[in-house]
Amino acid sequence: MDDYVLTIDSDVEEDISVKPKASEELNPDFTFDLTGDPYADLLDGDYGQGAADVVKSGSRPEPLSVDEIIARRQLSKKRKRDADDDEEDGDEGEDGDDDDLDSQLSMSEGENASDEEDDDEVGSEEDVEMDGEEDNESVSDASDEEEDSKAEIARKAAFFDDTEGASSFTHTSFLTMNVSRPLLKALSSMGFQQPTPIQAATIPVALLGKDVVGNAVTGSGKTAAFIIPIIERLLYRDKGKKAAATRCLVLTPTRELAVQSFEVGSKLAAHTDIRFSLIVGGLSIKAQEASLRQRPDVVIATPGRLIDHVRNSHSFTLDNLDILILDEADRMLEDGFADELTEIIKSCPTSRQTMLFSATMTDTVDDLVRMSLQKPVRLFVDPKRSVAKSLVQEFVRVRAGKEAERSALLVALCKRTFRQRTIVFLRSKKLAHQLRIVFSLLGMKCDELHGDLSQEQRLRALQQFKDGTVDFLMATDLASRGLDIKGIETVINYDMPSQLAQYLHRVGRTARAGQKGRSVTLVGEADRKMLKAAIKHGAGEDKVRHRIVPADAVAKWSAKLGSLNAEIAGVMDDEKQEKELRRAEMELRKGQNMIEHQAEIYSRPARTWFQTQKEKDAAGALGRQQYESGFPEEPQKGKGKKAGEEEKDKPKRGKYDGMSRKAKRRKMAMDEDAEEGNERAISASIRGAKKAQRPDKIGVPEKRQTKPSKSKAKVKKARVTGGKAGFDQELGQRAHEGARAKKGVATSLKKKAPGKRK
Ligand SMILES: Nc1ncnc2c1ncn2[C@@H]1O[C@H](COP(=O)(O)OP(=O)(O)OP(=O)(O)O)[C@@H](O)[C@H]1O
Repeated sequence: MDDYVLTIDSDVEEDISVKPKASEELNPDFTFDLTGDPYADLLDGDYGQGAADVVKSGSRPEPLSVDEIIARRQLSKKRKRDADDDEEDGDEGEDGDDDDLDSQLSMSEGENASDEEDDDEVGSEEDVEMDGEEDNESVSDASDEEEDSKAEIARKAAFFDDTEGASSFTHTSFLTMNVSRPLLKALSSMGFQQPTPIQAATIPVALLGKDVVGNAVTGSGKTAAFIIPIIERLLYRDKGKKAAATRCLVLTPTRELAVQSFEVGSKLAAHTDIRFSLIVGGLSIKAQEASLRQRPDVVIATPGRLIDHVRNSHSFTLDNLDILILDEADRMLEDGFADELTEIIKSCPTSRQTMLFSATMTDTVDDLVRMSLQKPVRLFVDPKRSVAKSLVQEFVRVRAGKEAERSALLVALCKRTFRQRTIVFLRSKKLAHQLRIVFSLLGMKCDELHGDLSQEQRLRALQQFKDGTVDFLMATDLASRGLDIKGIETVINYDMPSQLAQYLHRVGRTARAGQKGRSVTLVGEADRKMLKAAIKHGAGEDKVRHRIVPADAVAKWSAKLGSLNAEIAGVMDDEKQEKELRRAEMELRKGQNMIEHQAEIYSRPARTWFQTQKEKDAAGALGRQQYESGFPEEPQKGKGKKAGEEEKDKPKRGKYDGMSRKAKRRKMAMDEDAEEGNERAISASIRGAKKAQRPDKIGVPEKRQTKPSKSKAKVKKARVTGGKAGFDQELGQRAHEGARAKKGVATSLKKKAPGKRK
């Protein structure tokens, strides 16, 4: 084993509790507390909709509680025993028809036998050492560590604007960063005394209106890094009913992450009149439509639901967008989101400011071209693809032929050492659910978080874990990105992810903002390459451990789990029946509704869908597959399809579907005119009319100075009194026909007006 891998015995309990402690890596004065729990009001929060019914109901069976089912089963068993005292009670746990469960839980009696040599072998140095022959294999595939070729370096130099970054890294206070008083007040009440490095780097550049590609380790404050400049720029927008418009859009890959960003945004904007709206699947469409009609300044959304509103909420438009943010941008740029992203970008003005962030952000030009960035500034404040400096990574070896012991290993770890505030990542929803049942049967307080749950269940699980009602959360990669849950002590990877990025995001749920944290990964024989990559990207030699779980403990829990198989199958059977019952009830309710409200239902305008359910599922599956097993090499579009097939598969939509009557009439008239050869002139005049109605673009805040020079003071006065956005005022007129006024004036007045983005 490499020298730096310290072997520890699982019996040795280390102090892993998360205590605020001075840290050299990040601001030692960090306070984790966001003055209250961002999720505390998830289930009855406002989300900008101003309606109580934000949680969508009726579309899925009512939430089922595994604990209730287990309790019910235990009660009925007890009753049976009491009533029938003389009957044999040993009929549970020995059933032979649990093959499926055995394989799902990787357990079977035959493989549970304890191996006396386990302690020595698992702890021996050879175990974690990499075989030389594997060194040349494609770890780089997973770790993305390939050296740039000269050509790529040249392309990057041409693509990025590298002149801005360095100077902005020097800020050590929000006060020096041109941030207004209402924001400073919010920052101070949130306990943010100093900017983190990514905030120090991003805020000044973003305030110039420049496009940004940002990268910093997990838990380093990227959310505030993009929300602070959004708010600051919005403070300079035109006010009044006519000027109300949605000017900023933040896209995230998961609903939970959107909720979290919404909470952070609302807190940071607490002392301003800037309004946020949360637009995610699983919450009430009607409440969201009502919210969007108010033209919130900032929309935080997941792509699918946003497109639904762009198409079907007639008063909502992205025409006035000034800033587009992609959080977890590398994930959003993957194939699973490709079509949705393209559709959204098509609806945004070309001259918007675009900012992309992720802890595993790529600066590969090819990946970024789709976003039509304009000379983006590259702000990579940490070494590419690294873990937080305060993270201790542990690895537990799963020896060849002992794969069946994974579940027992997990239970042993959680029973003996990591007893609270532990999130366990699993590859599949089914396994997450089964292990949640196992933990509950063993009396461990546990919940689950994955895509098979209703939104209500997902939010509740998160809340329960956050407030410590449960000690363990069984999660899929749905929870691996972005979630900021205070005080997570341990992340356990039941299996090693196949992508380094995925690993970094999972383990990044702990050790956030300079706090201590630990990851424990079960490593099988097939995971050696990833293990090597994970160690290589670790925080240092002293931060990697090899944990040994004593063989007798594993054997004990293997036996116990084996004896629970029948019980687990019983719980799952009960759940299935419950689900079917509820589904039948729901169908009945739906039918009754149809009969009662038929006329009203049919009179509603039909919603149009961007993708059919089948296409959505296919894109989801593709995204998952890509996320789990790396990037396929085929081009994105029309994968595996013959020419013409792609067109054929597109959803069939009527030409005028989803339009209001007025818009429909206008379009029909236009079509008629177009036939007469007038199309160009007409569309130009419509564009002109629309443009005239648009509110002004938000400006770029000027640098505040203690004593402004006379000439600058004049400019400032003109800007304020003119009632126009600063940029437009200074430029005198719109920079370019067809595109909204160009951002970044403060630094690029001499620049030519930009051409349209693709
Ligand atoms: N300037 C600051 N001072 C103190 N705490 C901060 C500061 N900025 C952010 N934090 C805290 O740091 C934590 C992590 O922030 P955030 O969730 O934005 O990280 P992130 O970089 O987006 O992580 P990930 O890559 O996992 O999405 C949050 O709890 C936040 O409250």
